[in-house]
Amino acid sequence: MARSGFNTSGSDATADLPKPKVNKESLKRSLRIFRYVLPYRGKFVVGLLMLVLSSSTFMAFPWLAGKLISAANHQRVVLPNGFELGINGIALLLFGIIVFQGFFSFGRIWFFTQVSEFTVRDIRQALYAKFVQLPIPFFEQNRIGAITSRITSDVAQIQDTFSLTIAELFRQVFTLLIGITAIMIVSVKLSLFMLLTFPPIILAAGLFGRKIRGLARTTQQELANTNTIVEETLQAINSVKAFTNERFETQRYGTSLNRVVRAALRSNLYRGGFVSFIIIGLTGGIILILWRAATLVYSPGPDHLEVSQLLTFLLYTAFIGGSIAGLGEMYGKVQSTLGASERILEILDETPEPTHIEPAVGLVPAKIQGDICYEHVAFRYPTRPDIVVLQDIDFHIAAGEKIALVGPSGAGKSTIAGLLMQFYPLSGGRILVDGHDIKDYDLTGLRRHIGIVPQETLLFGGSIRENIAYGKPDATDAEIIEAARRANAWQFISAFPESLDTVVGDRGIKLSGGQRQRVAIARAILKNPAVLILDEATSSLDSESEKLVQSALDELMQNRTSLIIAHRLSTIRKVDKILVIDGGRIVEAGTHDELSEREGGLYANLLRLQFELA
Ligand SMILES: Nc1ncnc2c1ncn2[C@@H]1O[C@H](COP(=O)(O)OP(=O)(O)OP(=O)(O)O)[C@@H](O)[C@H]1O
Repeated sequence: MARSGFNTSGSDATADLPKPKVNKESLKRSLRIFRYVLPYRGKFVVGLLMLVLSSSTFMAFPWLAGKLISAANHQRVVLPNGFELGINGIALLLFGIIVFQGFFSFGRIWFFTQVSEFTVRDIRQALYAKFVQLPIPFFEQNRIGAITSRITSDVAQIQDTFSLTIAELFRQVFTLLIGITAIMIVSVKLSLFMLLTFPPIILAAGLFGRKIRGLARTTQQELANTNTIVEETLQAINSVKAFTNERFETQRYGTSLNRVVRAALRSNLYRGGFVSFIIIGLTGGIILILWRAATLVYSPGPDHLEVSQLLTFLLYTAFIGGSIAGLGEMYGKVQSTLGASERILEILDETPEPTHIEPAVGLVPAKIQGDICYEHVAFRYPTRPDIVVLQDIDFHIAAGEKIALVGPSGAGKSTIAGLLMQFYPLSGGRILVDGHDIKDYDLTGLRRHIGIVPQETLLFGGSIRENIAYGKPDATDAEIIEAARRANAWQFISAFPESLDTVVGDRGIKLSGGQRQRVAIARAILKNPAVLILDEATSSLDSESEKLVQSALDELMQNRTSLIIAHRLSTIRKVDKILVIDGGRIVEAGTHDELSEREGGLYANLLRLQFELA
């Protein structure tokens, strides 16, 4: 059945959820999510008990209300245990029942919400732990937005299920069964007549519901398109203005909005139709039942109905109608839940990288020397298996040596360095660290000894202290300050009124590029790795800042094996060896002096080009 409310152009977090068919297979698959409820099964059972009690007490209400009318008509009301009740007694009993029902409902909500809160916390925790352990290719194949919605809206959907849907489903089915039994006891004839009016109404409601849902989805899609325009243009507002496209974009947004309105109106046309159908069909059905009931009350004989019985019958009928409508809505919810749990389980079933495995698998070096050897390494990115990115990369760096990778953009320099961290599996060849294949090391054990200072330093949103200590979470203040000093960062940090506690803003935007880099260098100094990967910043810093960053880097590189991805050749004159990469191959190798004198060599050309540009 359609949702209540007519605003179909509002946003709906569950709109993009897949809606699998509710069948044995999908239920079996999704029910695995219930393993997260197991630790709280005690609370769940108590909640269920409360639910049974609150539903049962509620179902006694119509029966007692009928008895009240009987008593009003001077008929004797005797309880099954032989106890006779008058009007006041019945009214008191009704009150008592409602009080009990209130109490049990409270208990049901209290226990079920506890179960759902704890369960959802555990699912989120498990999802997050899985996310951070998934290999990098997973993040290249999936959009970050889609991944985060697993942990937000999909889990929220599950939360609804544990706190409300299960209880509601149970209550509706219970009400339906008890209700139908009760009306059958009151009058089989009238019950059969009433039940016959249901199928056509349910069928029509189902058809309408499906059509309306389809149209609502179209509206959601159109609305999402308008949001894309807003996001895209506001993120690139400089380009919009530079190309003087303000009017064009406004018109584009307007056109898109009109499509939303058209879709929403069409959907509401069906909603309107549905509401009138419900009014006419449902009320018509009620009139029919009332007419039939009136004839039974009127006529004497075996089918004769007392007014009190009629009241009981009508109240139970109202409950039955309510639960059928409720079950229709439930179906959609169950579908969304199945969709959400399938998507969550999909992630939980993914194979993680073997990080943080206790006991560790493979070599766990307390210290590594930093002797690195790439042997005929070949590589393709898993997301682009048909493009060969690296071929026959073969070189050796002795412990403590510094080598630079240079070459045109897209040549494969960052890829070569990234492979050392085992972000991706190799397509051929092998990489040795201290004589052992990196595949033989425990992943966490190896990565602990490698430091990276990336091209674009993105800091985390906390304080400078937290950002530096990311390299060694248990570092003391003295160690942090020492690292900051050696990274030429202490000067500017101590000038901030809040010093190390200065909050750097989302992704570190409150710091300048050069400051961010020096914080990243301090972080790497604190981590104290044996091997260092430096991805030199391409965005030029002013010469003062560059000097500070460069001397911080020199400090960082001391006594460490360093792999420098260089863009400015002026910074790598002192390295032990330069590898010139082009098209995924090493095309030249040697010292700066050797390569710069090589007639027609790529390095000599690049050097000349940069010199001329300078
Ligand atoms: N995550 C990725 N998935 C698929 N292909 C990638 C990925 N990263 C890089 N590539 C491709 O691999 C090739 C090498 O890229 P890489 O970043 O290693 O080059 P680079 O020499 O470091 O370039 P730059 O100097 O511009 O940083 C490029 O063609 C690039 O398009």
